Amino acid sequence: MVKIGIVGGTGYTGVELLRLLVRHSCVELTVITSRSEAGNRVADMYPNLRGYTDLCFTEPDEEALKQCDLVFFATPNGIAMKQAPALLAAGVKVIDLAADFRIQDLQIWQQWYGMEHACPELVPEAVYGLPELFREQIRDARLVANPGCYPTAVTLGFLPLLKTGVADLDALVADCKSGVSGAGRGANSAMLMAETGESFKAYAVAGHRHQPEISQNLARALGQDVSLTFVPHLLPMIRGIHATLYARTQDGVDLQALYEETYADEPFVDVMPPGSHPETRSVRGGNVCRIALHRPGDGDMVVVLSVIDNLVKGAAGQAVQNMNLMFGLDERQGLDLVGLLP
Ligand SMILES: NC(=O)C1=CN([C@@H]2O[C@H](COP(=O)(O)OP(=O)(O)OC[C@H]3O[C@@H](n4cnc5c(N)ncnc54)[C@H](OP(=O)(O)O)[C@@H]3O)[C@@H](O)[C@H]2O)C=CC1
Ligand SMILES: CC(=O)N[C@@H](CCC(=O)OP(=O)(O)O)C(=O)O
Repeated sequence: MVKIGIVGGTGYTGVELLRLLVRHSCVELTVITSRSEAGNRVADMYPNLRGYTDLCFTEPDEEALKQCDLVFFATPNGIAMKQAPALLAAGVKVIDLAADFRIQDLQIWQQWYGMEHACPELVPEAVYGLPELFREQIRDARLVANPGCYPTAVTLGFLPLLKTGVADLDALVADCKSGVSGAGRGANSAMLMAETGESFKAYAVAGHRHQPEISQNLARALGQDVSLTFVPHLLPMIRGIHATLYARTQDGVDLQALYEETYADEPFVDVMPPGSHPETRSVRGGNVCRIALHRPGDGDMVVVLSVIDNLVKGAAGQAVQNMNLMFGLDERQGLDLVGLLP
């Protein structure tokens, strides 16, 4: 059994990790931390977990976490980088759901995250946890940087198209919408129902920290830089990301066949029949990225629709997928989840 610690067990991604891991037959939940709920039973705070765990939240304690085989950090940016060095030195593997190890260029990371990196020496070793791109490296990794939610939907949506070399790399557009759980559970008046309900808006149009992450992914996959316009929007729903991706292409390539072939062996990417319109509710609660391709008016603009659940394929589910790879387990274990309709 793989002994698991979760730092940040009360947040949205933390409790999503718990939902997945309590039914995973190869893991033993060992430590679940929360500073605000220390001493309280996990199942008292989250009654959906009654009957699945008797654990209590504890204060984050390095010695207790060192008894684990793997620690997930489901914490704000800047926490994992302070604790990962000691855990790794003690032989504990680490998956960070935050962004501490996602960006390889430290200058870019520091510019977007507004802090000094606490362990820059570990950044080159960290493997970006998108199995569809880095599966073999993840298998051997001690430290995995779990991708951001928007970067997961956008990277998977663009990848096959760009790899063929038929798309214009200077004019990519990612028009993305997220549910409010993407902002986390912390109190934030902008996320109140009365602020978000019956309304819809773009945000961070001038620049969002996921832009350099997506650009890094695409550049690493293609071996050259791309020019990407990324605009996030906030939708009045709880879970889900819908990415509408635009690229200008040349004619002559069967893109549907290309996407189907690229993802044929991927357990968590579903390429829908031509002309489909994937809905976020079809992936709600599931660890899948559902993709559909369009070429409006048979013109040269390709529109790719890509949807995920931000808390599952966009966070906790992908983290469990990475854990399975790191411990030689079946990648699909604990992730046999069907989206919740309606
Ligand atoms: N929400 C989403 O859709 C996604 C989130 N992520 C990333 O995952 C991480 C977690 O996100 P989310 O679950 O939404 O966040 P939440 O704000 O919902 O939860 C944060 C958790 O971290 C704990 N925490 C906060 N500060 C500290 C600290 N200094 N030391 C230890 N624990 C701390 C909190 O508990 P307590 O304060 O009680 O200790 C809480 O359990 C973030 O980095 C986020 O950016 C990534 C992809 C998608
Ligand atoms: C709706 C909303 O606010 N979404 C968050 C991004 C989601 C997220 O969790 O960011 P990371 O993946 O980098 O951790 C935002 O735009 O800041």
